[in-house]
Amino acid sequence: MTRPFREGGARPFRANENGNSERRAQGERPRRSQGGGDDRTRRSQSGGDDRARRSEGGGDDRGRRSQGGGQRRAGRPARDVARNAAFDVLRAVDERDAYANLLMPRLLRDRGIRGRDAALATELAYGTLRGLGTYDAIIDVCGDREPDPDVRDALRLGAHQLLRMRVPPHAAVGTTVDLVRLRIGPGAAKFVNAVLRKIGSRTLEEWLPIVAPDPADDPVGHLAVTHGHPRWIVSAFRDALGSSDELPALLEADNARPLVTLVARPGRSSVAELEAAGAMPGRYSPYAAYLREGDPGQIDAVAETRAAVQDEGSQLVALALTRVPVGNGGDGEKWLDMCAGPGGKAGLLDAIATHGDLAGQADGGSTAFAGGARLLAADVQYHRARLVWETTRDASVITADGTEPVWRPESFDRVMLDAPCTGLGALRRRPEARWRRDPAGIADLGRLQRRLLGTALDAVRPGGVVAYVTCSPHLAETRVVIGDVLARRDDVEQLDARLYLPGVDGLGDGPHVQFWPHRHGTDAMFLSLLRKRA
Ligand SMILES: C[S@@+](CC[C@H](N)C(=O)[O-])C[C@H]1O[C@@H](n2cnc3c(N)ncnc32)[C@H](O)[C@@H]1O
Repeated sequence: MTRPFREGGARPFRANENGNSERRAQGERPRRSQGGGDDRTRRSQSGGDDRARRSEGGGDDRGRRSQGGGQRRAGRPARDVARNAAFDVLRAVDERDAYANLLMPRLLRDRGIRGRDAALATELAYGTLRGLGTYDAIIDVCGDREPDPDVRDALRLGAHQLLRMRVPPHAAVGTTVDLVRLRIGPGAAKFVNAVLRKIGSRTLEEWLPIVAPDPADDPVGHLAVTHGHPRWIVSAFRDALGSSDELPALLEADNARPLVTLVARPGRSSVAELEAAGAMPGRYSPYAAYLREGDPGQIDAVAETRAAVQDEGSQLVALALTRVPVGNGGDGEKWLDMCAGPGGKAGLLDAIATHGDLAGQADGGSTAFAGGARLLAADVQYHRARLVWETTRDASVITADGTEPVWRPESFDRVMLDAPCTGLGALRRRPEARWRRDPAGIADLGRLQRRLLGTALDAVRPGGVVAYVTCSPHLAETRVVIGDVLARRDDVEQLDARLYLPGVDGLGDGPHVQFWPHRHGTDAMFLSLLRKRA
């Protein structure tokens, strides 16, 4: 992973005498640090032989001999399983583009780390990754040279403990220095000690005015640094919200750990069953339940794919598609989920197709689907199609490219197009994702989204409906795509999607809807419902 907020210049800026930093320009894109080459080839901080002492690969420590060759010698730091695990995750994210939320559970399991240590390791790694942009700005002010990537990761870890966790300063500094001495070397440990002491001399609230641009001059840059988001993403969120008023609340929500949300697939499980397993009913979706603690995989209904982990916004956009009246299409309805992998929405659509929208029927909803549809779920990637097959029961699942349809035109009553997108709406779930996304990719994605929407509209029969969904609020992936496709076709009308989400407010002025983490507690899902004219 590359570093955020770095512009050219060989040395970091230092705080000037007024306590204000000479700021780096806030870069639009994360970039590799100086030198253009591989950071790993540079010499370590100490200029000495620290690297020879460094543990190999940041991997699993089990089975390796301790520093003292069997017995820990006096004066040697003890291994701190939580901080070592967090450090390994940070290194893997940086060096191998690992996904923290996939790697951390595996690493905890492999090393037998449980309970409080597991919770601490997770908070250390995820919190550090989320706040990385803010911590880097502070580290740059406090250090007198560019740290090597592994040293920077250790500094970020220390900064997170000092500035955002309730770890006492002496413990935050001491444990991080111990970790660096063990994993990197004594020279780097000295440097880290000095920088962390400077960082710990102020609170986060005191640092922010020093390292962040003045909000009066640069409101977006200010929010980017104070809320740890790349500037281009803050701009994109402001454009999608239509003003800056809610930006701080949105960015704050993005930095908070989301509740685990479950879906009880109708006819296969129920919210009551999930409640009995410790969950509480969701706010909007009649199939949602929130799990405050515990491993969802331990719940029988989840293990048996009768229920699953699924964001409430994702549930609602799928449900909305099933609630649009499409007239009588003949015998049982035919549904298509065109980009189905890994199968979250397909799992819910599959259950409703077979058993009906049982909660909607129980509420007397006149458009609640009665059941008896057949679902075809497709994904261009075999391994993702396989995941769909594993999580659905009755659907037919194929590997297919939605831009080159293998199905007959106008053969479906309802089509779900959950388009490949930047995923900017789900940043709270993947702590490092915000620093990985690249605005340069949006144009290519936009072309694919337009092509897929075109084939989705071709696939639906007259009177049928297409749900265009993204897990991104970026206008270039949402309203602009819809506007362009509608401008080129006269056989499609946009429905007011809010009508199919009764009881959910704050969805915008329509006809599309936009969910927001700070308003709804969901991912920032976008939904447009498009009907093919009869
Ligand atoms: C946003 S994800 C879909 C998430 C899924 N609907 C769910 O709820 O779990 C987008 C999916 O589109 C697939 N995809 C990308 N290009 C595609 C194409 N040309 N045809 C079909 N699927 C495609 C990707 O492999 C990815 O699985």
